[in-house]
Amino acid sequence: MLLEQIKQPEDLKRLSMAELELLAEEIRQFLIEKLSVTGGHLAPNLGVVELTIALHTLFNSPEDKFIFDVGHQAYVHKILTGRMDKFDTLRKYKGLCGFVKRSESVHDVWEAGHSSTSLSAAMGMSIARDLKGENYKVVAIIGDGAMTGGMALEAMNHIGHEKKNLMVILNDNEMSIAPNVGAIHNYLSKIRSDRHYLKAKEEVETLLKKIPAIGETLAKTAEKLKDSLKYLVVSGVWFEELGFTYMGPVDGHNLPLLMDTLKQAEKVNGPVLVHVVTIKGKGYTPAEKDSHTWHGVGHYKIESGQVLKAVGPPMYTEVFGNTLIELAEQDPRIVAVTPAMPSGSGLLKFASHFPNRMIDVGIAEQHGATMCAGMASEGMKPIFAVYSTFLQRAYDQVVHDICRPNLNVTFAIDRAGFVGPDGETHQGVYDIAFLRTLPNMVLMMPKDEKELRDMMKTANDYDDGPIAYRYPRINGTGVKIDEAPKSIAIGTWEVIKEGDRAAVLAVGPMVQVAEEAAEQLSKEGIQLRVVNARFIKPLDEAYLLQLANEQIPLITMEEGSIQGGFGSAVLEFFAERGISALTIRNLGIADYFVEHGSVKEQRQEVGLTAQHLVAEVLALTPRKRQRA
Ligand SMILES: Cc1ncc(C[n+]2csc(CCOP(=O)(O)OP(=O)(O)O)c2C)c(N)n1
Ligand SMILES: CC(=O)[C@@H](O)[C@H](O)COP(=O)(O)O
Ligand SMILES: [Mg+2]
Repeated sequence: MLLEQIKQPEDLKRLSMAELELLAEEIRQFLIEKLSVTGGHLAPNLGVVELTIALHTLFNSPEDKFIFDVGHQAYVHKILTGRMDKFDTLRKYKGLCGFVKRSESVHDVWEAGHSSTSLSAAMGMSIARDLKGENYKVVAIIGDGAMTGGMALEAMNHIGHEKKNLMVILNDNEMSIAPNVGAIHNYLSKIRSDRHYLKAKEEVETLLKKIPAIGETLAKTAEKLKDSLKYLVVSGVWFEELGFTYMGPVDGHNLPLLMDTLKQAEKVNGPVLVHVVTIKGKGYTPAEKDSHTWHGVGHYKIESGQVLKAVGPPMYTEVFGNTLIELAEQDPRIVAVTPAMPSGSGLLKFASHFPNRMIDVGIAEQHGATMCAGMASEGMKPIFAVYSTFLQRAYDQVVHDICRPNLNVTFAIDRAGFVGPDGETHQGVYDIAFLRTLPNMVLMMPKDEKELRDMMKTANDYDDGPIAYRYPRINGTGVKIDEAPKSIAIGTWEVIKEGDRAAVLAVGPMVQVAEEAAEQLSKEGIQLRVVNARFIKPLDEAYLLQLANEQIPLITMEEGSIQGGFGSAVLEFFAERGISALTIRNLGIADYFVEHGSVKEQRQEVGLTAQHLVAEVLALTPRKRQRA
C-alpha cells in the first residue's frame, strides 16, 4: 500500500504520477472504510482527494500555508500529514478533530468550522509574510458554498485591490450542503458549462503556439484577443474584474492537468483564483448520487450505502419542522428562512408544502436575519431557522435591525447546547448570553418536544417584537405530542416537583437531568424542588421573589456558558433588589471551549449530570442524609 509509505507530505514528492493516482484511490477506500464506523463529512472529503494530493506534492506545507475554508474537507490533508493512524478516533472524545486543529499538527495553520473565513485569513497571512520580508505561498481552499458567504466577498474586494501574491482554489462541486443557491452559483455554472468558450480559448492558444517567435506587438495583440474572447464569450469574468487572475475551470479529479494548472498558477504575480471543478462524494456511488445526505453522515453500511439512523423519539428538529407546517397552514404570514441548512433545520418537508415560503439564502446569516426584519416590517411572520452557533454570524443584525426597531422576527434556534462530534466551533452555548442582554428580546427553551410545540404557538401568537425558542441536537423525550399546541403565558416558569431542601432552576434538557437527581435524592429523604425555567427572558420575577422569601438554596442549571448566561441573570435579579442572603450556585459551562465528543461526554466533562447536581445539593445543604 502506497498510503502506508506516506508519513509526511515530502514522501509524496518521490512518487510518479501513476503512483499519485493510485494513492488517490487508496485514500478514497480508506475514507469510505473508516468513516463507515466513525461517521463524518464523507462527501466533501471524497471530492478533494486529488486536489489535496496535488497541493501537498507541489507546495511545501507548513512553510507554505494551506487554509481550508470551513475545514470539514481536511481529512485528506490530515492523512497526508501523518495522522492516518488516528482516524479510528475521528470526532471522538479526545480523538482526532473533524476540522483543522493547530494543536494537532504544524500543517494545520488555520482553524475554522464556520464558513467563509479562509480568504480573510489568507489576506492577513499574506500581509504578515510581506511585512516580514518572507516569500512563502499562501493558498486558500474555499468551496462554492463558502464563496457565497459575505465575509468571502469582503475579502475578495480587499484582495483584488491590494494585489497581494496569494492563491485561491475555488473547489466548485455545485453543492453547499444542499444544492448551492444564488447568483454566484449560477455564474459559476455558466463558466463551468461554457464549452464553446473553453474550446475557442484552446483554439486561440493552439494558434498562438503555432506562430513561431512572434513579435512583441503581435503577442500582446494575441493576448488581448484571447482576453477579449474571454470577455466576449463569458460575460465579464467576474473574478478578473475584481483583480484576480482567473484560471480554469479545471477538472479537479484529473491529477496531471490539475498539477499543471497549479504550477502555472504559482507563477502568476498577484492574486490568482484557480477554479477547480469536482464531484462531491467522488468515488462512492451513494455519496455521488446524494451528496446532500452524504455531506455529513453517521455510521453506514458500505455495500448498501444504508446510513444507520439513531433510534428513539423524533429529534427536536423534526418536531419543529412538522409543527411549523401546522402553524403555517393557519397563518399565511409565516415564511421560513434558512442560511444554507434546509435539511439540518428540518425544513425540507415544509418546503414541499410551501415552496414559496421557505427561502434558502445560502451561507448568508447576516443577510438572512435582516431580510427577515424587512419581511416583518411589512407584516409577515418570518421564522429565522438557524443553528445557535451560526446565529453568532448575524449578531449585529439581531441587535441593530431586529431588536432595536422591535420587529416581529421569530428565531428558531436549533443545535442549542452541546452538539457532540462537531465540537468547539459548533457548540450552541453562547446564545443565552448574547440574546438575553438585548432589549425587546423574549427567549425560551422547552423541557421537551411537547413544550417546543407550545412555544412555537406562543411565538406565533406574540406580535410584540422579536421572540426566540432554542432546542437541542438530541432526540425528544418521547412525550405524547398529539394535542394541538397551546400558548404559554410569557415569563412564567413551571414547578415540576415540589421540595424544600433546595430548588433547581433548570433550562431545557437540564429539567430531565434535575428530575433524575431529585429521584435519587428523594430515596434518601431529601426533597429537591425542580423548576422548569422555560423563560430565560423575561425571568419569572414573581416566582424568584417567592423563592427569596422562602430562603431556599437555589441552583441554576443550563447547558450554556455560565458567564452571562441564565444563572447570571438570576444573580443580577437578586443583586439589583438588594437580596443578598441567599445561597445560589450556577451550574453550566465554565470559561473555556468544550471540544468534540458525545453530548454525554461533554456534559460529564463540565459537570452537567444528575450526579453532579446531587453532590451540589448535598454540599449546599449539609444536613445529614436520612435513610428513607
Ligand atoms: C457560517 C456558517 N454557516 C453555515 C455552515 C454550515 N456548513 C458547513 S459546510 C457548508 C457547505 C459548504 O459548502 P462548500 O463551501 O461548497 O463546501 P463543500 O462541502 O461543497 O465541499 C455549510 C453550509 C458553516 N459551517 N458556517
Ligand atoms: C461542517 C458544518 O458546519 C456542517 O456540516 C455541520 O457539521 C452540520 O451539523 P449537523 O450535523 O448538526 O447538521
Ligand atoms: Mg461545494
